[in-house]
Amino acid sequence: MAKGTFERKKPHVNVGTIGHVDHGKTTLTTAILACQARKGLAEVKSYADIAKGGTVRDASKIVTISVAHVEYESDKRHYAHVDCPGHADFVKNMITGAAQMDGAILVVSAADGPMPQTKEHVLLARQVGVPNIVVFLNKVDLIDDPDLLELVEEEIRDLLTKYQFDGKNAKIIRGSATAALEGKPEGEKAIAELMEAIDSEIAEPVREMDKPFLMSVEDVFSITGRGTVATGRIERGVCKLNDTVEIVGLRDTTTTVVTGIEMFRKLLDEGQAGDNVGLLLRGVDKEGIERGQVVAAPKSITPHKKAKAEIYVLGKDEGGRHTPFFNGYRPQFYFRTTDVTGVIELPKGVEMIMPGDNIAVEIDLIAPIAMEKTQKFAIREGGRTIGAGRITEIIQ
Ligand SMILES: Nc1nc2c(ncn2[C@@H]2O[C@H](COP(=O)(O)OP(=O)(O)OP(=O)(O)O)[C@@H](O)[C@H]2O)c(=O)[nH]1
Ligand SMILES: [Mg+2]
Repeated sequence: MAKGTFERKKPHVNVGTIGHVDHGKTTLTTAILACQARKGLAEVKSYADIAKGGTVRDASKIVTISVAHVEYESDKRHYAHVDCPGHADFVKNMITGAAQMDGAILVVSAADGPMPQTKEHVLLARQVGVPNIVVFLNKVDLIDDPDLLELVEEEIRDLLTKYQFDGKNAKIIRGSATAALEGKPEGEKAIAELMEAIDSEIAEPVREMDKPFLMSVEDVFSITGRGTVATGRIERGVCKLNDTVEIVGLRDTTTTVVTGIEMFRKLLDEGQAGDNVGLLLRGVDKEGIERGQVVAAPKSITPHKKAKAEIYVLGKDEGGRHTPFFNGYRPQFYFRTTDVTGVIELPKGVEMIMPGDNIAVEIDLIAPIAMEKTQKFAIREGGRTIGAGRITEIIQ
């Protein structure tokens, strides 16, 4: 039995297995746990337990996703690892960000090479901003010909390069998840190599605290004799008293100074990511700021109307639409704290989007919103969520 005492001082990194159906994602996840457990760095879980997954709800609290969360350690780090039971769950997870990945382990069966979902997963990883991919070339026990392995590796490198990952230098570990699970030495060796590869190739995420300050405005009050207070949750960074900030979105960007920070009716010197605060803003009247705008570190975010996005449209059984929609569809887009109307433009040659589909589209909002690449949003119709999306590229 594993010790089960995790060394919390190790840096924490989120990873997950991606790849085509049946290429061995869940077996590899089980094998990693088994191998790390033998070193006292994880607790064993059965394949059945992992394959079953658990349910997670995404940020909009609407999309239900089946995903298994496991954790293990390498010598250097603590990892949380997600494995999606099915392709549909994976797609939803990537778009809604229910389980964010700082890096992915792409599992490719050596017997099949890259398959359609291998490509789709790599593309989605690119679109939603997964920074690094490490490859596990699985099922090498089925292949005797080393030339064939070389060939498959080349194919994988080309695929990664095509989607702007560093295909040429990507780490590709050859191994067999089943052999590792059974405790065979060559199997365990590959898992050890994989652990080294994710330690070295997947960068530690920048902590929310270390990012530039941003708070989305939920409410605005005016306090007689003092001025205007905007309240909201600090999404990232730190805000200190007398910091210069910008108010961004919906109208022209303005600059002001934070002259008071309040939390639970107490005055603070600074607010940090995760805090629900009220910010007293110098020279801003009650009409000068509104819900849906953000208060942010100067020049850290800009307002935009047009962008490319990857969207997932809820199926009928998920509470979504019962009918398809067409080019020019005008729903509301819920960004952070507000709905903004906009138009969805479908890719050329695509006639309609069915409930349950995922697709890359362009969105054009009627008002600019503080927006950045990889940002999540919900798509709504009369207050009801019918889809979720991620910005993949700002157009204007
Ligand atoms: N020969 C061999 N078979 C393997 C290996 N790894 C996994 N398999 C088998 O491949 C099949 C699929 O493995 P899974 O781990 O369920 O694959 P998956 O990628 O999680 O599949 P989905 O979750 O359905 O997409 C199972 O029958 C595994 O036993 C391996 O290294 N060698
Ligand atoms: Mg699986």
